[in-house]
Amino acid sequence: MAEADSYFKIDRDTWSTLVRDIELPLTQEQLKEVKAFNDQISLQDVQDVYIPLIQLLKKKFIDYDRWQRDKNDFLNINKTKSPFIIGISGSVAVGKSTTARLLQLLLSHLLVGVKTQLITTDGFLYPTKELQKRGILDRKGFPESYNMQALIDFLVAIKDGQRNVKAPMYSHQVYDIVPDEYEVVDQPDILIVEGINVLQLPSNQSIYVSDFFDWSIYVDATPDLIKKWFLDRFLALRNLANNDPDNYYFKYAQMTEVDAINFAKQIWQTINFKNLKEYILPTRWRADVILHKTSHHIMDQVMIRKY
Ligand SMILES: Nc1ncnc2c1ncn2[C@@H]1O[C@H](COP(=O)(O)OP(=O)(O)OP(=O)(O)O)[C@@H](O)[C@H]1O
Ligand SMILES: CC(C)(CO)[C@@H](O)C(=O)NCCC(=O)O
Repeated sequence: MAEADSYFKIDRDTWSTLVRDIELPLTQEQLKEVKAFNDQISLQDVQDVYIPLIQLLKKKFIDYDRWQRDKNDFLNINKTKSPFIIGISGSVAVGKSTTARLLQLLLSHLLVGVKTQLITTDGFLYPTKELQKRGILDRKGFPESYNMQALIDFLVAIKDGQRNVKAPMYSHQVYDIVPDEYEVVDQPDILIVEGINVLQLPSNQSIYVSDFFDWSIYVDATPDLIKKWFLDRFLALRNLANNDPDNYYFKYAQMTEVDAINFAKQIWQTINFKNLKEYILPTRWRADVILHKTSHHIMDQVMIRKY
């Protein structure tokens, strides 16, 4: 396929040998912290996949930092620093937020003195009330369900170096935007922006969200596996909701497991899989890096854009 030709395709074994030196070792304590954050994460993946990824990312970040300084010196401009922004895209439930949180954790350990923050574009979904008003409640996650102008304004403020920029927050448990709760982004060196829509083309803006990215990652896997991860997560969230009538999943906890699974399958098929096919997968070839996962979330291939 022509698009794939513009990437170096590197299998896991080869990729894992690319670590240049032990410049970035992780201590036992730090590995324990990774396990504490998600005990399903394979430490072998951290060593074989994420460490080389961070070494490559570090080169890009140092380059970016130098260019920003050289440019401002040349122009005689004394400007606050513009954060380096990493976009992470992929299907619902493919593991974007887990990848993003792991990257943030590893970057904070491995790039000493570099402040890394993370936000998800879920916070820029319209609240349920607004989706209802627009008659698009069943289109949650599709391009029209996001306030893209607000997301772009947010990214402009971040790149401008502004302090305490607020991103609205979304809760999977409430299944809605949480009123008056924000993620505050305060002049990080690196900002990770994770979401299904971050590589999509604009519907009516002249600027793309991806125009703000200095590096982008697409987390990839076959739809059958992603469906399994979606259903597993649905059941896990349902189990957590057993005694909590305010939780969105409470009503599914009241159903039999078979009924709940059938409902989740329908959501996958009519909303999330449809969105993947129509709007998310077509953005894969815009990413700088494609991380491919196989069973049990194990990474088996890394693709790096050639130019
Ligand atoms: N590397 C991993 N190892 C084990 N489990 C993982 C890994 N990555 C993700 N998971 C699991 O897969 C499920 C989906 O992951 P996650 O919530 O990160 O997906 P997402 O792409 O951010 O989804 P959404 O777009 O709905 O927010 C979760 O149950 C998570 O715990
Ligand atoms: C919030 C999004 C859009 C993305 O994370 C997704 O998790 C979602 O809620 N999709 C709508 C269908 C559903 O999974 O309930």
